Amino acid sequence: MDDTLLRVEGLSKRFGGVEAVAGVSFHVRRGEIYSLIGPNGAGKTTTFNMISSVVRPSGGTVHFEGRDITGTASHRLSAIGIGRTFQNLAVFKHATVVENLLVGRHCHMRSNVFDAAWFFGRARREELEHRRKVEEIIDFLEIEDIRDMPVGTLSYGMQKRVELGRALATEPKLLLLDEMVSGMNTEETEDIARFVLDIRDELGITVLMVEHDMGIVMDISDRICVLNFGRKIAEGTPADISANAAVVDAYLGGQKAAA
Ligand SMILES: Nc1ncnc2c1ncn2[C@@H]1O[C@H](COP(=O)(O)OP(=O)(O)OP(=O)(O)O)[C@@H](O)[C@H]1O
Repeated sequence: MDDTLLRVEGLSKRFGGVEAVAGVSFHVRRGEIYSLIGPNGAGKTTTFNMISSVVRPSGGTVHFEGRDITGTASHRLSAIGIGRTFQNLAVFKHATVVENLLVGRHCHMRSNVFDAAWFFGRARREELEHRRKVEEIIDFLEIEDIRDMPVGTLSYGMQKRVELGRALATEPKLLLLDEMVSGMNTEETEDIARFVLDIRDELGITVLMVEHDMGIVMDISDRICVLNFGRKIAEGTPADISANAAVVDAYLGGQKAAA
């Protein structure tokens, strides 16, 4: 059986004269933690945004579970099993943790106030089910003690954890994590690394992440894809990638340019 969950084929994006992504192909297998890395401006975020339909590709395709999902409206993605977090926090700061997680359940809600179901109790049963799911996530992410706090009053690391919870509340098959640990301290980063491993191992969710933090990438990825100037320059296990001369060159080249 084909164990490919996500297949990206020849994905390209031009912004005016800038070739941000130029014919990138890779696939993510079910149950993998797959990372996309590369120096600043390599095209990671643009690739991620094309997969999650935030940016329309200039060329190429994205297949999920064998179906062509290129250009699918981004609000439809959670319904087909793709959840994501954003580089800049995307939480409702005045709402509580529980309320933020319930928002993640929205794609699974069938009843609304105009439904006859309101009069026959289906909506009530549904709501109980959504709350049960949210409680599972609160338990899983160990955020019981902050459940009723407005998210804006929490530390940055905790707000990111709530955002992760909201993505999990959509019950994704594939979770896209965009620079989850940037701006986090060492302890918060280690917590996230542990959660990502548990998300894969206990919840069975496949993970694709864009990440700058080499520590977490090398520690938890099964495979890594390296982009430079919009092109894939290497792919392999953490051991392969750290021994790859082209990758070392790409990173050192970036550091020389910044110096
Ligand atoms: N909306 C846009 N308009 C014009 N150029 C853009 C746009 N978005 C990205 N680019 C350019 O495309 C290239 C790739 O950018 P992208 O943000 O995908 O890289 P990245 O690898 O995610 O970088 P970083 O690590 O700094 O986040 C860069 O040269 C960037 O300036």
